[in-house]
Amino acid sequence: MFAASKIQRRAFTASARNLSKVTVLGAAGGIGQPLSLLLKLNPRVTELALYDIRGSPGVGADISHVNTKSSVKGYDASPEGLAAALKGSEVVLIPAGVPRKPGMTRDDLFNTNASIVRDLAKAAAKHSPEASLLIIANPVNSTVPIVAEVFKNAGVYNPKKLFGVTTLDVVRASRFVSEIKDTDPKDENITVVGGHSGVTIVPLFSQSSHPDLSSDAELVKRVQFGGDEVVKAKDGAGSATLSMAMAGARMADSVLRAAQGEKGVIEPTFVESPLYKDQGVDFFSSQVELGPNGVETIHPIGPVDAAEEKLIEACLGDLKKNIEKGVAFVAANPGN
Ligand SMILES: NC(=O)C1=CN([C@@H]2O[C@H](COP(=O)(O)OP(=O)(O)OC[C@H]3O[C@@H](n4cnc5c(N)ncnc54)[C@H](O)[C@@H]3O)[C@@H](O)[C@H]2O)C=CC1
Ligand SMILES: O=C([O-])CC(=O)C(=O)O
Repeated sequence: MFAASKIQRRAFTASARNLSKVTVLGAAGGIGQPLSLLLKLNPRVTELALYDIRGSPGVGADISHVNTKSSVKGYDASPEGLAAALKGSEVVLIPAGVPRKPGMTRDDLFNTNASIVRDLAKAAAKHSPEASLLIIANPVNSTVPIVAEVFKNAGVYNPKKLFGVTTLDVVRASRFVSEIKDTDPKDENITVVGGHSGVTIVPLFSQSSHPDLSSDAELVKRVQFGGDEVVKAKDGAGSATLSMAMAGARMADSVLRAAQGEKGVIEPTFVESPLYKDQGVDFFSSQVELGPNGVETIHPIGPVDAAEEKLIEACLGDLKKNIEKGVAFVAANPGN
């Protein structure tokens, strides 16, 4: 108890002084590079720590020439480099891991990415246990529970500080709707709930200003499988990186704004959630109000129509399996 409140006080003090170290693990990758650049442009970030198993000193040197006030360092690929990148961090973003190729599902990435995320989570539990962790690496439905299990094993799990980044799904939904309705995407606020893969992604158009769109099966499918569009177009060269960097930078900014005292900051994000716990689904993405200590309020789903009810039902079955797979992985492979 005492340790937790001391940690919270320290984090709050740094935030109140508006000193925010942000760390990117996987900083030299397709997402990591543009994400790091966007974070360098964010005045709320005062120190940017970049880590990767290859190339982060170069990315750090490059970004450090951008003329904004924050300091930037690309750390060596070593346990010491990783520890230093994490130490004192307020927000840690994890895009480290392999992306999909055409024909793969996100779950096909599990075998490679589960151990990458587990090992980075172990380092974070040791060196930055109080940080907000923003998990981008896929399959998010499983990597977030993996991080939770690692933090539980280390005795430092705080469910208010663990976020699966599902922002890209709402970014896409608002963009796709604006194309159909000829509106400005910034005025489109589409709630997307569930998880982050295929049918676990559930847009709730009935709650938007275009309730008619909930029966547009093609649009619903486009939101659910938007990632596949990019994977196909990149034709073997990976998946969404630039739009994902924008979405990740937006999520990090929201976490920092809330940490610095801004009220009413709401983002959809995949968190440990009470909403479907009675059905054995411990993590779920819905609208979450953020505060100085991370998750402040998890909003209920709200009214949905019959079509959306069916989508949620389909979502829960897959999501439960994805979550259980992550939990089982750490139980069987706790790592060194
Ligand atoms: N949450 C979301 O909405 C999205 C998630 N993704 C996921 O993000 C992940 C990264 O995608 P890309 O950046 O395109 O891949 P990438 O292959 O371009 O970059 C990944 C980077 O991670 C690094 N890395 C690998 N193991 C590491 C370790 N142990 N420690 C530190 N760095 C390590 C690699 O060296 C590489 O630079 C993928 O799993 C992808 O599926 C992609 C788009 C959207
Ligand atoms: O589709 C992928 O594999 C990457 C991803 O998560 C997305 O673009 O939403």
